Amino acid sequence: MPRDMLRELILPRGHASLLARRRAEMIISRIRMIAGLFAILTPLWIVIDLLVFSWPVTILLVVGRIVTTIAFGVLAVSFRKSIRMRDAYRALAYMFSIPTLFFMYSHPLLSHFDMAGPAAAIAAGYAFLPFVMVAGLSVFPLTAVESALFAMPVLAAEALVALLQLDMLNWSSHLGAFWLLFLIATVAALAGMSQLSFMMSLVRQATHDGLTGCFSRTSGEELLDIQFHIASRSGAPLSVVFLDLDHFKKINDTHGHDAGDRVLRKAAETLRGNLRSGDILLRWGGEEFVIVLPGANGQTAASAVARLLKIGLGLRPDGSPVTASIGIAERLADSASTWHELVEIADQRMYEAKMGGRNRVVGCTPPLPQGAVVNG
Ligand SMILES: Nc1nc2c(ncn2[C@@H]2O[C@H](COP(=O)(O)OP(=O)(O)OP(=O)(O)O)[C@@H](O)[C@H]2O)c(=O)[nH]1
Repeated sequence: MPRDMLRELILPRGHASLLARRRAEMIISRIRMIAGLFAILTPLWIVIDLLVFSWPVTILLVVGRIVTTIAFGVLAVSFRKSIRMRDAYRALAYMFSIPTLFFMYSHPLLSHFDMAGPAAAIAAGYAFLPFVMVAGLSVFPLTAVESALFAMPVLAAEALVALLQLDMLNWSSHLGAFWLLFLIATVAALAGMSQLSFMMSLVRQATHDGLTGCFSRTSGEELLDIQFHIASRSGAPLSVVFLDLDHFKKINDTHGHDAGDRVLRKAAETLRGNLRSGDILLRWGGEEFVIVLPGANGQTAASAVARLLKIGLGLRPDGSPVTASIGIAERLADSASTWHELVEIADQRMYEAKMGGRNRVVGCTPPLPQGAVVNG
């Protein structure tokens, strides 16, 4: 497994990424579904409580169940769909706090009364609530750290309740229960990580272009949207580079489609390998690429492009270097109010570069310092 992927399974990263968006969507929709289900199941158990427990336990449990039902119901209907992990964390915290509080209320209550027969069996069932909760973590695609953080309050509640009842049970049985809870939490975290890993590969397949491994146009547009919003909110610069390989059709026509594919793959590989980690490379279509440079002003973007072209975009089948016509646009310098506008400006400049004779860069105003032609 690549080290990057392993790191992402352990620590939550890239909250502005496409994976984070899909993950938030999935977590929130599952929480709404589970909360809805528990809003129905929790009051149904009142019938069992009424049958097996006697006054005043019954009424106290019924009150607890009604409050719990309302809390689950509110969670199921009030949480809007969201693509932000912050909202997913809030929903998870809310959902896990409901049964945790119910456990802390019901378990000490039941242990204050001597019970026998079916009542004792049902009362013992209440003690299993924390086990069910930590096992429930496996339903969500979470990293190891996230699972640990959400399991911790449940473990703390179990420890607290055990401390309050030390006179009733001995230390060893409490330690045994705690150890079992810890093991279940570990298994649930592993299940959550494997879900996350599966999700990562699905998201990767859906968001990347099969030939070049770059982000596809659709996912790239979503990333542009995210980056444009981040830059607009913080007032930071954001550059877009529109790059179109020159005379690409000739490669296909002369050497065949496979040779064209190899040239595309090589160009994408060199571009990707020489960008900074926060930069985004997407295949806009055919032989067109768009590079998104968050935080880069026009000058920085021009330097980055000059560096890339110095390294080169690979060779054509006849051994001559692959060249490209390039347009650069920057959010602030070009007063772009949407990412569509920004890409449009970069695209127009790429077209100017084509019209100017190809194999050149047209940047934002003021014009590029070292002359427009690069790698000429
Ligand atoms: N091999 C291969 N060719 C592709 C792919 N996608 C698009 N093309 C080809 O890329 C060529 C693009 O041709 P044009 O738009 O005329 O561009 P060009 O020949 O590079 O000319 P200029 O852009 O004007 O320099 C077309 O022949 C497409 O069929 C692909 O995935 N693989």
